[in-house]
Amino acid sequence: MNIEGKVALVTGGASGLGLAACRSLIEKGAKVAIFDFDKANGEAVVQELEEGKALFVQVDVTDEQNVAQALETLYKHYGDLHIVVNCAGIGPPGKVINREGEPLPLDQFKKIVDVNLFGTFNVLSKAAARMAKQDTLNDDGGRGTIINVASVAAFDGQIGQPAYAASKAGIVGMTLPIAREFARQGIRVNTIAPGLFLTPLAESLGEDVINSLGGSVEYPKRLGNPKEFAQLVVHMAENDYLNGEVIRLDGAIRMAAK
Ligand SMILES: C[C@H](O)CC(=O)SCCNC(=O)CCNC(=O)[C@H](O)C(C)(C)COP(=O)(O)OP(=O)(O)OC[C@H]1O[C@@H](n2cnc3c(N)ncnc32)[C@H](O)[C@@H]1OP(=O)(O)O
Ligand SMILES: NC(=O)c1ccc[n+]([C@@H]2O[C@H](COP(=O)([O-])OP(=O)(O)OC[C@H]3O[C@@H](n4cnc5c(N)ncnc54)[C@H](O)[C@@H]3O)[C@@H](O)[C@H]2O)c1
Repeated sequence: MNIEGKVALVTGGASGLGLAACRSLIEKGAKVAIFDFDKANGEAVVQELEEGKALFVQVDVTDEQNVAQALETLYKHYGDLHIVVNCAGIGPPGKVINREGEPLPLDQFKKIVDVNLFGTFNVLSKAAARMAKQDTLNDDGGRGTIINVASVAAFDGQIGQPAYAASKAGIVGMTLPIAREFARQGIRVNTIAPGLFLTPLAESLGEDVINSLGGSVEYPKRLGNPKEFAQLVVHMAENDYLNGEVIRLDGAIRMAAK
């Protein structure tokens, strides 16, 4: 897909990886709609991006009505939607049994799965239902593309990541069946599984975790730059033959147990 002139929806676009994706998509000629919970950051970011190229809508990705209304706002503002990037996510750690011997409260587990997995499904299902009715864009019958964000924790989650790893493994697991279903509609579905990138979410893990993980990246021996994540978002949007795939973007890190 030629990104020039297309419309992209980026959840979690007010910060970190989502914001980097917005910047790169705009550089390639797209207009973006940022769906994010964080109003202050979202509004500030839109001021900073190219005028007329970015729209902020305050959205909780876990809320069905909220997402449906936000999509209506997007369609009124821009018309058809072609690229969806599901970046909204949270990651507070918590072991199954803590130091005091108490089990992780179920609500804490549910909250992470709710935002990361159910939120991704909520946005992609509603956006794709509309995309499926749009005109085709090329000879393959392509209409659009969906890019989800999992994590290397989907494959090698550390101690303290049961909920986060489960939520991201859910995203990995639903990628192929949804890509297969959307073949008829000409909507490609792919997932990026990032290693550790320097963003506010990563910073919240604390210095010890960051240093230990940074040291276990094979090459290049450093944390990822959000721009490198955005490069893959752009490639996934542009390459019409890439479909149903999960790509690790991680400097060959394989995370240890702790
Ligand atoms: C963000 C992107 O998507 C990419 C990523 O995924 S980046 C990876 C991010 N990784 C993380 O976030 C790691 C998450 N985990 C943690 O931060 C920590 O495990 C935690 C904060 C949840 C818990 O920390 P803490 O309470 O200090 O427990 P922890 O350090 O595991 O254990 C302390 C000691 O208790 C003991 N212990 C822990 N759990 C135990 C258990 N269930 N039974 C017996 N002993 C236990 C251990 O022996 C350990 O001793 P050690 O230091 O000698 O090994
Ligand atoms: N940074 C990393 O190292 C890393 C690694 C692997 C995967 N990821 C994943 O990448 C995605 C982006 O992470 P990041 O590091 O940019 O984090 P970040 O905290 O910088 O940005 C996440 C954004 O999502 C928004 N958000 C959170 N809950 C929301 C909700 N319910 N509704 C709408 N918006 C919501 C936040 O307001 C924030 O702006 C997440 O899904 C994360 O799990 C990050």
